[in-house]
Amino acid sequence: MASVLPASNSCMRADRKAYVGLVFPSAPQYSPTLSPCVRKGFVHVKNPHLDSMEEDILYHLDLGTKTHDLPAMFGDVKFVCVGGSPNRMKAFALFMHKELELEGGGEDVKDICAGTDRYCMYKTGPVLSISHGMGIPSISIMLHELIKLLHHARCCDVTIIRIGTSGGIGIVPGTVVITDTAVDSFFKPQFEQVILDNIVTRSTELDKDLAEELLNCSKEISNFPTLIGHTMCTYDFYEGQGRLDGALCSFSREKKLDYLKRAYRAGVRNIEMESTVFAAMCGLCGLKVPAAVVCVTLLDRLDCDQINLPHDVLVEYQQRPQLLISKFIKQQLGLHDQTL
Ligand SMILES: O=P(O)(O)O[C@H]1O[C@H](CO)[C@@H](O)[C@H]1O
Ligand SMILES: O=c1cc[nH]c(=O)[nH]1
Repeated sequence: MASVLPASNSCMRADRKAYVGLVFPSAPQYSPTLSPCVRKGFVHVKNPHLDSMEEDILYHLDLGTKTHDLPAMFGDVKFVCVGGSPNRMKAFALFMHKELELEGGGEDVKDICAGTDRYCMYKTGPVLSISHGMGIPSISIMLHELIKLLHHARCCDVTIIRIGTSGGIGIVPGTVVITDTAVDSFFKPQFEQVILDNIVTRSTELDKDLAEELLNCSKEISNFPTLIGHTMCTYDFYEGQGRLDGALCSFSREKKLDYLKRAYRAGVRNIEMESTVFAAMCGLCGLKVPAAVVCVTLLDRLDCDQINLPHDVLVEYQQRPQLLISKFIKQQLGLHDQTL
């Protein structure tokens, strides 16, 4: 297994108030006297081969251990927020820049992965904002490289949150769903990864305490419908989510509604396309940190399949998870909230 903890990195969790006063160190603070329990917050990787590699090129992020000083660039990261769309993740970074009252203007918020057009990445103080594209393969590649990045950078006590959009089941559009468990298309709390020619089944439980904390946070925002429920993750937006409006469809409206109602009875409140692998990798792949999935619903799938919201409503809905997470981050950092 790759070595986990450099003896000399310090964790900020016990010292989150250090961010009050808006001092964002660009590199980790080193202290050789950490207790073992503090050390457990470092980001681990579970790959024995990494130790023997002279260099690790994070190809899709356009970063590498020889070409970049990863601890200096990312060592102070405490929150990683991921979402499908590059524009949304840039908007979130600009929003956090403003909310954290960081120095400089929006033009200082630059895409760290500009050398590749696969993903975008922005860093605002202790918050990293990264796009992951659509679907399990796309987010999975990004997460492999992100987890290695956090490991190489010796980050500790990192919270990772997916902020996305989804289709709701039996709930009012615009509702924010905080996932307790991600489930597959059979409503099972598992993610099946094909490794060589084996299927490896991984758990998709998410951090219940973090979910509760986020729900409590949402209660402080007025007119902000939020609930905790299961999220179903599919391999496709159309047939895979029981839509009648794709290029292909081989089932009836009755079959569709029967499936979605069974999902509802199994506790599913929304459907998206990344949560199972996100939960499995964050839980398993050494990210010994809380992870959450927070997605706004754009429609009620019991009513319709097409997303026909006016542009301004769509934009406002997409901002809801961002608003909640910004509030949560500011609370964690001990900063006063002036947005609401
Ligand atoms: O809003 P994002 O994060 O893109 O996620 C959701 O939106 C996409 C489909 O439109 C899928 O990737 C789904 O998971
Ligand atoms: O219905 C929806 C809406 C957004 N994202 C999805 O995956 N499904």
